[in-house]
Amino acid sequence: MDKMTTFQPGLNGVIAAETKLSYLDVEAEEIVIRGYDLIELAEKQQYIDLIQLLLHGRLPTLSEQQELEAALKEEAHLSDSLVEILGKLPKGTHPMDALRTGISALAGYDKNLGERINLEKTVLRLLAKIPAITAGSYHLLHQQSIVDPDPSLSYSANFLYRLTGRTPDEQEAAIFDQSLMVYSEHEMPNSTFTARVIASTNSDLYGALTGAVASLKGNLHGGANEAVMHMLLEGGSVEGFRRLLLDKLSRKEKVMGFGHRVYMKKMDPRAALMKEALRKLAAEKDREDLLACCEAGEELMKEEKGLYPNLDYYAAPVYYLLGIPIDLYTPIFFAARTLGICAHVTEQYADNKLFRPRVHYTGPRGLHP
Ligand SMILES: CC(=O)SCCNC(=O)CCNC(=O)[C@H](O)C(C)(C)COP(=O)(O)OP(=O)(O)OC[C@H]1O[C@@H](n2cnc3c(N)ncnc32)[C@H](O)[C@@H]1OP(=O)(O)O
Ligand SMILES: O=C([O-])CC(=O)C(=O)O
Repeated sequence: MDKMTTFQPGLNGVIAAETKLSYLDVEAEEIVIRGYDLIELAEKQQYIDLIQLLLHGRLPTLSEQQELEAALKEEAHLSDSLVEILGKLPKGTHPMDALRTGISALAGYDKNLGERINLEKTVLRLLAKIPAITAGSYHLLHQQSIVDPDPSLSYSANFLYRLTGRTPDEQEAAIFDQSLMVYSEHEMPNSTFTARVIASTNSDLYGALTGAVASLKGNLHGGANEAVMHMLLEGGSVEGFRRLLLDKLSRKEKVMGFGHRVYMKKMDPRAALMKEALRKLAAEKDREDLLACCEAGEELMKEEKGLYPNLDYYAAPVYYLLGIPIDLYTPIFFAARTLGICAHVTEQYADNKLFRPRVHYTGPRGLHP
C-alpha cells in the first residue's frame, strides 16, 4: 500500500483537517486556543469571552462582552412548543438523548435553515438554548417545574442555577464557569470530527450538532464523566475505591476518566485545573474525603498502569459538589462544547471538502449469487 492508503486504526495520528481554532501541543503541555493557552484563559477570562475568541479570533472588549451576554439572555427561554416536545419523552430517557431530540427539533423553528445566512446568530441562539434544553428536559423528565432564567445572573451562573434550582455562591459560579471553559474546545475529538464530517455534505448546523451529541454520549468520550462519579460513589472510601479499581484492572476493564488518545501517558492539563477546583470546593463543603478518594485513584492508576486522569475524572466530583445530578454531567460537557463544535462547523463551511475516506477491504472476492 502506498502512503496515501495506509490504514491507521481509529485514525490514530491522522491529520484530518486544517484549523485556526485549536491545537494540542503535548510536548509543551499546552492546549492552544486561537494562540492562547486554554488553562491561562480559564484562570483569567470567562466562558462568554471564549465565544468571541473562537468565533472571531480575538477576545471581546467590555462592551462586546456585555452585548454578548445580552444576546444570550434574550434567547434563554424555552418555547412552549419545545417544552411540549420534550415533555412527551418517556420518563427513563437519558438527558443526553433528550438533548439530542431537543437540538434536532430546534431546526424546524429556524426559518433560514441551511441557508447559512446569519450563521453566527444561529450559533448564539444554540449557545443560549442548549443549556436551557439541558436543564429543562431534566426537570420535565423528573416531573419537576422548569427553572426560568434569572436575569440578574451571568450566563454560566444562570446555567448552574437552572440545573440545580439554587443560586450559586461566587466560588461555585466561578468554578462552574471554569469547567465550561475547559470543556469548550479541544481540537479534533470524535464529536467534533463527527460534526465536521456531517457539515462537509453541506448539511445544516443542527444536524451536525445532533450527530455530535450521539458521539459525545459514549463512555469512551463524554460519557466517562458520569461513569467516574458512579465509580467514586460505589467505592465509597479510599480503601473501597482502591479495591474497586484493582478489581476492574484484574478483569482487564477500562477505568473511566483515565487515558487519552492524544495525551496518552501525560496528565491532561485540564484535569489538573479541575483538581484544584475540587480542592477548593472540598474545603468549602467539608468533603476532603472525596478529594482523598480521587487522589488515591490517581496514584493507583499511575502505579498500576502508568495512566493519568483526563478532564472527566476531576470534572465529575466537581459537578457532584456543585450539587448537579449525575446524569446531567455529559449534557453539560456537550453544552460547553457546543461552542467549539459550532466554530469548527463554521470553519468547515468556509473552506469545505467533502469527507469521504477509503477502506482496507478484508472480505472475500469473486463470489457469484
Ligand atoms: C474529555 C474526554 O472525552 S477524555 C476521554 C474520556 N474517556 C475515558 O475516560 C474512557 C477511558 N479511557 C479509554 O478508554 C482510553 O484511554 C481512550 C478511549 C480515552 C483512548 O483510547 P485509545 O487511544 O484508543 O487507546 P486504547 O484504548 O487502545 O488504550 C491503549 C492501552 O492502554 C490501556 N488503557 C487506556 N485507557 C485505559 C483505561 N482508562 N483503563 C485501563 N486501561 C486503559 C488499554 O487497555 C490499552 O492497553 P493494551 O495496549 O494493553 O491493550
Ligand atoms: O480530545 C479528545 O479526544 C477527547 C477530549 O478530551 C475532549 O473532547 O475534550
